[in-house]
Amino acid sequence: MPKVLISDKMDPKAAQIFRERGVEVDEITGKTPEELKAIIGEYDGLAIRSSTKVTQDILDAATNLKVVGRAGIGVDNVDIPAASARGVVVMNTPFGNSITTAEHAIALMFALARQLPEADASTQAGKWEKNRFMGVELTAKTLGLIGAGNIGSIVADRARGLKMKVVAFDPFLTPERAIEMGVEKVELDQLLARADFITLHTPLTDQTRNILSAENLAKTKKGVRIINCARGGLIDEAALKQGLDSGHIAGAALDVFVNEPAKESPLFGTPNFVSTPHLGASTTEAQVNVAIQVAEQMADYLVSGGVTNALNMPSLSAEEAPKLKPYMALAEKLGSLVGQLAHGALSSISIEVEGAAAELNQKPITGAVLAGLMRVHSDTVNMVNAPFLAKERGLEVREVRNEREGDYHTLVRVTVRTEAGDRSVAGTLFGNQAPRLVELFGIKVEADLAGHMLYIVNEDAPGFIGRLGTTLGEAGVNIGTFHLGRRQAGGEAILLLSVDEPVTPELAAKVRSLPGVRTAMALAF
Ligand SMILES: NC(=O)C1=CN([C@@H]2O[C@H](COP(=O)(O)OP(=O)(O)OC[C@H]3O[C@@H](n4cnc5c(N)ncnc54)[C@H](O)[C@@H]3O)[C@@H](O)[C@H]2O)C=CC1
Ligand SMILES: O=C(O)CCC(=O)C(=O)O
Repeated sequence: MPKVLISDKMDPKAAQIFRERGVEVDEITGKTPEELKAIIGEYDGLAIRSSTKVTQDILDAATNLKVVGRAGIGVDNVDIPAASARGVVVMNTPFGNSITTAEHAIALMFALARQLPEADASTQAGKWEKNRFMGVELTAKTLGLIGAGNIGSIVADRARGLKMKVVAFDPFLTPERAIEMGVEKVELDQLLARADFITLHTPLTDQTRNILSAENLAKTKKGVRIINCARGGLIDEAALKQGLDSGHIAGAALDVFVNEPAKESPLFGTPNFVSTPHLGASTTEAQVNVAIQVAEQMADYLVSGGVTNALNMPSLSAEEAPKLKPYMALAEKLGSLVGQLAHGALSSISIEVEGAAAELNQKPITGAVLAGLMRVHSDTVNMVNAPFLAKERGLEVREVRNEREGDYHTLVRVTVRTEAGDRSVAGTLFGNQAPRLVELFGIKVEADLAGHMLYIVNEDAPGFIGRLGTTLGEAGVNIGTFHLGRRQAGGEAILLLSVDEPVTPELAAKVRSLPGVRTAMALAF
């Protein structure tokens, strides 16, 4: 039974779903990285929010880990390249907390417009400072939206409901989508110059880090109010403090900080500064949504191989997974076969699906071929890290889909380009389930790729099979199955033998020395 650790506070629905789906679950929150390292080796899955940092160090200790599930959107607390390299799928729940976070941004916008936190503190201190607090209306003001994705578009919708004009900067926002959202698409400088309020809704990337730098803050309108419910690091906090102190910035509200938990900050105590401790997603509704979603996604993956919302792997629905399973077994065997047989550097690989296979999601088939191919060099390769390793090695990957049936109702063909030319193998599924090799380097064969095998190319001449049988018998190696393919009688023949014992390098060399043998190699599946 797969075992999952929930390491951040999560709605109890998550644990309930894991158990209902046959996944054992432990809820252990508040561990230090060292403590987490000590226990993570036991688990197949790790369910987190934002507190747990899934670093390279943690991943190195996570010897059984298959999936990290983030109950939320941002995955900047997960080292995705390190997870990918270890073959760990990283999933998030991209929509479950969007409305809640958008509402928090709107709440902070009101808090700034009417100085609600300061007015509240003053009133409860018995001061009744009616003349101290003079707010601004939101109606007819311009809201500058930086990032117009899921959350940004909900914020825009709510702001339009408040009769604000919304201008948006997002390099990936199409003009059509801007019209649909009812926002004006602008460049960043225009937004900075025009906005009365600015709200940030981008991930933290190399392009967005410090997007509100000192230089950009200086370009804002005097009296601007700024809200950040996305990620710390989008705003230069020191420059923000200066802007507030000088009065150029009339207010700033941060839910997120460069260093979290932000137990101290030069911004704390600054007039017109409002803060919340990364509460954007903290509503009952959002936490139930993300807990259910993350548990369902992780259980699907661990129990049936379904992949949803993975950041480092193509999606594969739980419905598709059983259909694709035999194809993935076939694909992995074909990848392994070309990996074992093709010598020297490979420059490209083409994965062609034909007939019934062409109706399926091809990405997992490609991933399985690459995993089989790469596993020849490293046994830590799986479908998650194989595409990354292939890219790292400069292997060009092509996918070809051919809906017309050929000789077989379904076929997967893998062709690699080597220094010696193209090498192609193809396989089908017997009874839609059993993987069979049907073509090897242009020669028709029919073999099950399993266990220990011996691959031989020889000149098709009488007497050879007897000599081979004797050689194997003398070495105490029993032949299980025997498959022969040849271009024409008396030409080049290929033999694929399954054997009950491993073929030693010495035995392979002995077979190679038999008359007529061009090559002989041990294979393992
Ligand atoms: N405070 C909190 O508790 C929460 C914070 N978040 C944060 O909110 C962020 C946004 O979430 P979603 O809207 O769901 O993500 P999303 O992926 O739907 O939208 C992000 C948008 O940013 C845009 N973008 C990317 N690079 C940009 C750039 N250089 N300049 C301008 N725009 C750029 C993208 O095109 C995209 O439209 C997340 O990355 C997450 O970190 C999300 C949920 C809760
Ligand atoms: O889990 C949380 O409270 C934070 C949510 C968040 O930042 C996100 O989903 O990106």
